[in-house]
Amino acid sequence: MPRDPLIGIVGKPSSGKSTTLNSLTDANAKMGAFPFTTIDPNRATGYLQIDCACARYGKEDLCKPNYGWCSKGKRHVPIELLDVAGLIPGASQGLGLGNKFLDDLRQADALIHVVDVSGTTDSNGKATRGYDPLQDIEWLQDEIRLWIEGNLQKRWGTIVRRHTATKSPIVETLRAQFGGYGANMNMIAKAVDSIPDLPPLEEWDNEWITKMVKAFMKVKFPTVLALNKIDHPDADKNVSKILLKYPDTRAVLTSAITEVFLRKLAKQNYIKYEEGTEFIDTLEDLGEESGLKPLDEKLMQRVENIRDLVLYRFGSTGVVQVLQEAAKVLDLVPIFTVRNIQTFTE
Ligand SMILES: Nc1nc2c(ncn2[C@@H]2O[C@H](COP(=O)(O)OP(=O)(O)OP(=O)(O)O)[C@@H](O)[C@H]2O)c(=O)[nH]1
Repeated sequence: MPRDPLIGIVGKPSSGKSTTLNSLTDANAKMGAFPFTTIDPNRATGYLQIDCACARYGKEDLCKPNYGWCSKGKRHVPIELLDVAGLIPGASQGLGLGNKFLDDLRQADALIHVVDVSGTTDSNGKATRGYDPLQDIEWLQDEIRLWIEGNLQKRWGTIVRRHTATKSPIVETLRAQFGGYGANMNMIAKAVDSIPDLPPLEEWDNEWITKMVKAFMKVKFPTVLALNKIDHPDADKNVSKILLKYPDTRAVLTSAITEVFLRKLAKQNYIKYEEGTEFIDTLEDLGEESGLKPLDEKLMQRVENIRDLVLYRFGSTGVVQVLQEAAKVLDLVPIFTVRNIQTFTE
């Protein structure tokens, strides 16, 4: 049986990986049982929001999922997330935590690359001002590529000799090399097919190897950018730059810290907040019968700022959407099983 999909959260130190992970995993008490029993410290279960089949049939009352939960026709499906820490420029050469992060990465089926668009942290995560986050997108992809390329080049002579001796198809030879990254035959075939005019493997020079690794990365590690810290005043210009340079990249604007804060306020019963939306309601909006606690002036001001600077401007904090975008690249198809399609039970 194929294993459950795993989404890796990557990015330089202090870009907001842990905050993003927390904002996605702090599920409320409504959640049901979920399938991941042992979870190591950098793993957590996030909840992917999808439209539930119950709403199509007006059967919201009957909807009692075994995993996650359903609220007003929105199903929250558990999905495993992995915080891949320790990635800095030069990691593929052993800097920082070195190859440890790359080993973690192997298990991931898609990546969320958290980019700090406030420009207040340099490439090593140290506080600065006016840093250009465009660089972060490039070096992160480069580190992954250099790691895979390095592993290939170390054995290239042997790989070519064996390939020639066994007269294997390219896909077969590469499977032996890329299998360790959790890639299957289909993925490798897809990567090979995507390169036009690919010569026989024994003729590949470094340039062809790079092309192959890049094609493989696209298939094995499809990446969504979380352009994080959009609440910061310098974020706008950096976001525009990134979207202009990478128009085809999947990118979502996020403010992970805002999501964490809103979920906390909701849990403490100060606000009603529908995750993934722009709507927050306070006691002032809903009245005494809502049972909400009153906000003091300072908290009220913070909530107003969040409304103005994040929710109304961007439509949401973006974290729910970033997970949806990552799930999209995995081509997952939700199946809603019922025992009986007349009564919709079980
Ligand atoms: N303004 C703002 N700050 C944020 C946001 N998300 C995270 N931060 C802050 O950025 C800093 C780093 O966040 P972390 O989540 O610890 O970053 P990380 O990428 O996990 O860092 P490492 O553990 O060092 O790899 C913290 O001070 C957060 O409060 C955001 O959306 N907006």
